[in-house]
Amino acid sequence: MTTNPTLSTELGLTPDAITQLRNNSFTVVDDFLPLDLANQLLSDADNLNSNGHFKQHYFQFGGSALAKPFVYEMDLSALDGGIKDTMNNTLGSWKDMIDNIGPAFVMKVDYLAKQFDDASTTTTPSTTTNTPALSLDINARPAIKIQLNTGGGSFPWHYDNPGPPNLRALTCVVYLNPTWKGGDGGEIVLWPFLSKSTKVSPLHRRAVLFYSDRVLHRVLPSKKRRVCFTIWSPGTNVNSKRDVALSKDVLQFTSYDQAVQFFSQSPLQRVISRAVYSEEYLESLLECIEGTRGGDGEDAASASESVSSAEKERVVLTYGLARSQTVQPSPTATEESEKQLVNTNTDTNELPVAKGPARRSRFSEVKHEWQEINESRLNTTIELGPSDDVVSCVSFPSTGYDREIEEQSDVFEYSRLQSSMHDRYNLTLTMQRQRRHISNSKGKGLSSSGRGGKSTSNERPRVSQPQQQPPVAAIKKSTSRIHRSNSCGNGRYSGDVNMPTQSHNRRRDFRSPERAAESECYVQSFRRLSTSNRKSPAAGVVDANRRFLGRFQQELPFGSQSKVDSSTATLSHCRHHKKPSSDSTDRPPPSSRSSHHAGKSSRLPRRNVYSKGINVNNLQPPPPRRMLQNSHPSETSSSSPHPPSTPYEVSAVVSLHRPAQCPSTHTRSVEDAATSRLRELCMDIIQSAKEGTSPPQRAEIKETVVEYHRSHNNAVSPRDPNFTEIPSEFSQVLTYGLARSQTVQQSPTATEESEKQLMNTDTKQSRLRELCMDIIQSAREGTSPPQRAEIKEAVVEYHRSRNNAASPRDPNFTEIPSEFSQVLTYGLARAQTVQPSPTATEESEKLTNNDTNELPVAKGPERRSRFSEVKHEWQEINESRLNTTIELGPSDDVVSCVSLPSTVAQV
Ligand SMILES: O=C(O)CCC(=O)C(=O)O
Ligand SMILES: [Fe+2]
Repeated sequence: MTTNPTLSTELGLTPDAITQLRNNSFTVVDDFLPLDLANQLLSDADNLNSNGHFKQHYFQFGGSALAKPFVYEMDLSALDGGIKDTMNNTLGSWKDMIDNIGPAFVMKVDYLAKQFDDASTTTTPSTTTNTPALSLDINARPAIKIQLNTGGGSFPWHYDNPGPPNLRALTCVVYLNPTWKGGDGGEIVLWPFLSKSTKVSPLHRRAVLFYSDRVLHRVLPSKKRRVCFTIWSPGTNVNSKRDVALSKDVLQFTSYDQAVQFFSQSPLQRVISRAVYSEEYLESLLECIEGTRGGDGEDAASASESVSSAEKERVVLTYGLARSQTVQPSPTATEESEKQLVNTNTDTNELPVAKGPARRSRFSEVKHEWQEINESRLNTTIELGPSDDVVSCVSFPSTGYDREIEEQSDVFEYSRLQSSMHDRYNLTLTMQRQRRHISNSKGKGLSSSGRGGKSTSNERPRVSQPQQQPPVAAIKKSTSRIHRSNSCGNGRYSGDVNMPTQSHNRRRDFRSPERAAESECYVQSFRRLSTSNRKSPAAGVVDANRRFLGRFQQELPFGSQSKVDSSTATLSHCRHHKKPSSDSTDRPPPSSRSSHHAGKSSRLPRRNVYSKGINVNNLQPPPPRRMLQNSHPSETSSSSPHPPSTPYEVSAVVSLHRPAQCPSTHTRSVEDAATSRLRELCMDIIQSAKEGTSPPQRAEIKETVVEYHRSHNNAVSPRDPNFTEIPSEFSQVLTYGLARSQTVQQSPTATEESEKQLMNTDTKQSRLRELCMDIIQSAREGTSPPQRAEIKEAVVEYHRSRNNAASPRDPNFTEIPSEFSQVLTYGLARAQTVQPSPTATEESEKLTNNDTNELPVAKGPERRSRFSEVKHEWQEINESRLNTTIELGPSDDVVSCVSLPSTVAQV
């Protein structure tokens, strides 16, 4: 039996709060802090701010860190013992927070959570909780940050724990705003997945607690100064494989409700949330980076922090690129391919492949050329963004966004997780949302009205929709529904929780004439993206999706698509975001076809069916999740100010099918050694991903590919007319492997300290220093980073200038000074993932050429040849570094869309 920890300060945590936390994934606790302590903390925070201890808040987006205008923070966990001691006077009551209250909070939550567990094991199943146990690490210190929003700042939608290696399990935000009143903004909005969002005002002494890895949330722009602090408690079991790998084994739903039930409780929702809530993410992101001018906070007069249109366009573009990202086959999804790989791997040793030094030297010879080939490939694939699904919680899954589909099928938004081995099979999870107004006339689409449901005044005939409505414009126009979906009532929080936002100044702004030009710029960005999406590897998937979307539209009986040689298990459910009601006129009647479909589904041939399910179209939606049920007795009242429904529906489709071209038997039994080697490597990649071990190194992968090309007509360059592509069954796995072995680097903000150090270095290091400054600068400004070759070259030069020891095997070899190495590694990663756009390259080229360095750098062929000489050795140095960081896995704070940005664990 655990004993109740004695606290120096009595926190307003009750067993009820923990029960709510466990049942709903979040809870709101008023009077969390005693009044005198809260007031003291606030005045001490003001003092720390006056003494310049708050820093600009950055968040990770794509390859760079973006400032959150008007938001500043002080990371108390970053204070080590020494600094903390010297700051004792300045810290005031925050010292008690760090040393006592924070750790005691963790103990108390842990204690209450265990009590809850004990109680639920002895109660009836109906009272058991849905959300998994909170297993906090009571031996680790929680991370604590004070946040100051000077007015105008907001946070975009995010999860506090976006994926490995983040350890946050529980977030507790405590507000210190004694004068907050309705209309001041700055509410935190929690959005339990696929459920209704809940808006909570930042009232003085109030705490909001939620699971860090499964509660999507944002902060609305604050019109006033707003102060809060957050305690992030680490867990012992966060980001377990079960919580980050969305595999087909997981996707075994037999109904839409089951899928919703699953995702609402699982951190795996992170894998798909950015797609499901795509427009809300983008809207909140733009709102955040722009800051809300016109807020009457202390920074309101300064326009200097607002971002340029170019910056915004870059965000939109990066965001859009992420939408076109291809999700690489997951280890589990490749089981089938793996079997095939095994089956055909009959002659690995026929042509022995050079190993070790022999192979290495051969590799060196062709490496430069390979690099070119590969980099041109990478431009195609990495720009679109490699990803894996073991950690795809941090990246953005394929959405195959396609205007044509949007127009033809009225699918307003959908996303897809696709695991495919090109010609093997596709496993597709589609979360769809539709305009509710779309299909009142043709009976198309998934909307209820199309199936005989009553038309509502929201509905518009599809034909009357303007052609080619730009997606972004559409986003702008539809944003208010984010807030219209708030549902829970007023109850205990005296109207400050879940107040509906009917209109919003900024949203009106979006439609104002002065914003028109700006909007047009986003629209253009999206158009470009839309075009590139069609050219992207996702395009094939789009076709597949179109096929089964088409099937829905035509309401073909389930399974009848066998004529396209596919077996599909489908779950679909039209869902209204409204309260269940006995009046079913707005809802289609339960379809008898549903059970018919179920029958058909279960009779599907077993061979190709990995995910069985039933078509449950038109089944009655489940009641919405009830938030804070006990606390909001009034929320169901008919006088609720919330609109009766939101104008869209959500449906989920899980499908596994074999494309028509899939070969049913393996015809190849003998293959050449180079192909076998590719096969082996693919197996290694799959295996390492499965086991979570180090993937084969990039060099190894590249080398094997080069070998393959050499052995096929000796055509290594794609310019060679005899050049043949890598067989498709390997190329995805290889790209996946390359991506996995890619490093995740330190963010520029993390290098502030290093930046200072960089200023005081000797002349031998001056080139490195300059380069580091460039890297930091480019990341800050979102411009093209220095090129990889440039960075590598500078490093090699450094080693050569130090004892002429460029190889780590040389006894005189000295490590790069640590103040550079992190920044350089970051730069390498950034240069790799964020490929310079053609124009950006030209620009950088000019800059490089104008560069009058202290140490003149060889240019063009001369530099290339020098580079080639030392490249191999550098590669080894670099790759040993990469190995260290890769294991941590990529992650980001908000929208790591394209690249694999910072993983600095916050706890
Ligand atoms: O300011 C708030 O209410 C929450 C801030 C937040 O979401 C975060 O720091 O991650
Ligand atoms: Fe957060």
